[in-house]
Amino acid sequence: MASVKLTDVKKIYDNKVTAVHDFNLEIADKEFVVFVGPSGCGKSTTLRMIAGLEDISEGTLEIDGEVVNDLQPKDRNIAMVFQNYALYPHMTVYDNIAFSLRLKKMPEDEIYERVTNAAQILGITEYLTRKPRALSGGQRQRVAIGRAMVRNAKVFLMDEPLSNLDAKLRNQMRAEIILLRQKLDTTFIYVTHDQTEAMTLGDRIVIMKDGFIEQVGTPQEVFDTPVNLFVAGFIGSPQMNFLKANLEKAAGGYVVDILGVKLPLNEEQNAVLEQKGVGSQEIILGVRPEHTAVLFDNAEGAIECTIDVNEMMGSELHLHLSSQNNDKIIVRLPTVDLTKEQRESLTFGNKLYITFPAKVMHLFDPATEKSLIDA
Ligand SMILES: Nc1ncnc2c1ncn2[C@@H]1O[C@H](COP(=O)(O)OP(=O)(O)OP(=O)(O)O)[C@@H](O)[C@H]1O
Repeated sequence: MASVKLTDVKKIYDNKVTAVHDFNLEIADKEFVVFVGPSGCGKSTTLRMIAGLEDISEGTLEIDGEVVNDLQPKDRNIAMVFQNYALYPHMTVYDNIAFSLRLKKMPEDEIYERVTNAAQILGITEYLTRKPRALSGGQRQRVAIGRAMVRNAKVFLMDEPLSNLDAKLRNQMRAEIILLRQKLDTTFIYVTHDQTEAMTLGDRIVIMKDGFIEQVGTPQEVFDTPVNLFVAGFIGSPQMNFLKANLEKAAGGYVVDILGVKLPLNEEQNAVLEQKGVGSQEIILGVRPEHTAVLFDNAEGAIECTIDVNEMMGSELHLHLSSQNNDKIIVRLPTVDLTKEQRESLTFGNKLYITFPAKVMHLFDPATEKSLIDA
């Protein structure tokens, strides 16, 4: 059990690369926080600084209120699970899990207690006498987690622990980590480049890019109110659609104009824009594929599109459309809602109309890439 606080933490590597800029974050006791972002954004570096495997160039790291910048990894009471689980090949699973406890000269009966307890939680009891080579990837990863678990650390760090597993196993292990988290009363910091993993595991998500934090929030917050184009595009799959549009300030309130189609904003949006003093301007309109309504006929408020690709996903269709000014739009459409005739009409080159209610529209300033409403 521990809180973790990073204040103005910076990492400058020897070659003068600033991998992490002024990282500020407070992680509460027992919170599960996920660092997510594309390759090279600095998430592993941040985790490794918390673990003590990298020096902190500037700023302070506190664990439970104590500054630990200069403490050795072993003195930080932290456990870490890596992507490559690095088990000792010549040792049994039991001995692998027991290894760090034996180094600490813990009595064998207590080691037995901890190892068998961890094995039971992880469902690997029957493999305790095997060597790692006789295990599947998922089983090996469980052993690696077991090895970290028995140390009863205050903070549990995980760096892409599932990325070596195939898709099915990854989904299964993801669910197991959620269960594990419920059983262990520990603070978790988890690194991944996979937004689905971040969304499903995290109490809060820290979205990073180029060494900077772009947004911190609960999965729902970052999904509902992304503060900029990067977060909007990064969270959600298929990714949010972006359309060139104009914001017009009229007497009755703000209106979004896409190719002459006028879509009014709601009261709440109007109030925020008004309060921020936003005038008429060009915008990038963001709408998620699942929030885009499809009309089979033209109607008021409908934007004409042409079908490029129709991907059948089973329970839903992903339609790739082009607007008249050639913005690309993806629409997710549940197949149960469609008649046979409608389904058959969704082919290459045919026209389709889309529209969206105010509440699903995200407005971004093309110059700053920031949300006009949520930033
Ligand atoms: N030992 C090092 N020396 C110099 N530069 C480094 C070192 N380790 C990482 N970097 C650089 O720091 C930046 C952040 O790297 P980091 O590994 O933290 O990113 P990441 O988000 O974890 O990426 P990935 O998902 O690819 O692991 C990158 O530009 C990387 O090239």
